[in-house]
Amino acid sequence: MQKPIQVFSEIGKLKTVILKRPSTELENLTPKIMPRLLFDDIPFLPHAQKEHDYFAKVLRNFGTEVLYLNELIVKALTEDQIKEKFVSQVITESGYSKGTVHETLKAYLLNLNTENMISKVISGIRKDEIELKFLSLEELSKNNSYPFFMDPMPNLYFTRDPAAAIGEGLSINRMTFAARQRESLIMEYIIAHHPRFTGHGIQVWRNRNHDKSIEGGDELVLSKDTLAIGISQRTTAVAIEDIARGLFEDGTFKKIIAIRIPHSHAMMHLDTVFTMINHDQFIVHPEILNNAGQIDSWILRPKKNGEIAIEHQKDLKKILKQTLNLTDIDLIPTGAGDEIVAAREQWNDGSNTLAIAPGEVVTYDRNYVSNKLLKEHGIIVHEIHSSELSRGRGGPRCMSMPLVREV
Ligand SMILES: NC(=O)NCCC[C@H](N)C(=O)O
Repeated sequence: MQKPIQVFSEIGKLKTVILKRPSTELENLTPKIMPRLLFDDIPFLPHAQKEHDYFAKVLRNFGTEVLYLNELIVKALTEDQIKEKFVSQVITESGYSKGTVHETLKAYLLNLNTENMISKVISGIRKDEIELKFLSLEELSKNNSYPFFMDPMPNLYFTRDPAAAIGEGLSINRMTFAARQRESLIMEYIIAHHPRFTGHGIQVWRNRNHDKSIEGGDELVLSKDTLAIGISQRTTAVAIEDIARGLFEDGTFKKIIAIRIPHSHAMMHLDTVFTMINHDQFIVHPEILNNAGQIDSWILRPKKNGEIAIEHQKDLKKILKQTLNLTDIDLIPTGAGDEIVAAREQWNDGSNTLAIAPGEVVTYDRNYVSNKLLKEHGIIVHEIHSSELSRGRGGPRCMSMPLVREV
């Protein structure tokens, strides 16, 4: 039987992907809560949706099966008991583990059909939507000026981050910031209860019940035995060692390149500065490398006694050649290497390409300097509209969670 998850490559023909169409959660962004919700601006929803629909169309035209996150979670919650457990847990993780608010929100959500309940959970619940009775002193004395009982989840259209398919399993991620922590709960329920996944013995390499975070934008499957993982604002070295233990024990993956990138909002994940586009071609934001093409990296390999060997290396080209057994590597600089253009285009995810086949990528049209250079390097580039989607600080790779790729 075909396994529901098969990702042994970053560039193999993309067969199945999970997307999330942006929806009313974006309309619950306000200037006050925007920074906490990790947005720099408020996208215009109808245009964001048009752009996203075009992205999905490009993938479908290519032959990729596009699954939508909302539909998957609705189907995962068909049993009343599971739906109730999910609702309780998401309310708890929104800050109300018990009491009148918990019970009132629960009754409100369970009164909706599952589709509407999920839309509500994702778009957020405003305080003025709900009437509360019998509040405790603790509840009465809480900050009343805050407009939401449950925050919106505007970052959910970046399906790459809360979970990442690796081999025939996945990591279901402990997210760094509260704004995104509930997102991986949705993936946990999909994998555990959706008929496409349940009963297939899918390995969860690392689950979300940890203190130390890891996010999918940092997890790159470079080949059938090698991963690259960013040590970043969002992914800790501890989490990388954790996941390495599980993967090495299983035996499929034998090398992990941990690459330390700047800890900043602009470069929050490895895939915002470095993505693979062909067997021997990568795009890289020049700012992460020094003049000699170096960046602090550590190669993790399993030792015979179950421990992990760690080797420090710096030369990115050399590391990639060694670990991927290649004689040469084409590192294509974002923004053609120009200091200003590179910074501008990286900010709008010029390095965040989604490979749909070796040498064929989806990118944002606004990064025209990087796109031109990619074409000059022989890459087939499908440009998608990006005026609104880019305001969430993620590009085509961030907006897609591959489930199946050809090797
Ligand atoms: N892989 C990615 O780089 N994802 C982009 C996530 C953007 C989102 N606003 C965030 O800050 O988490």
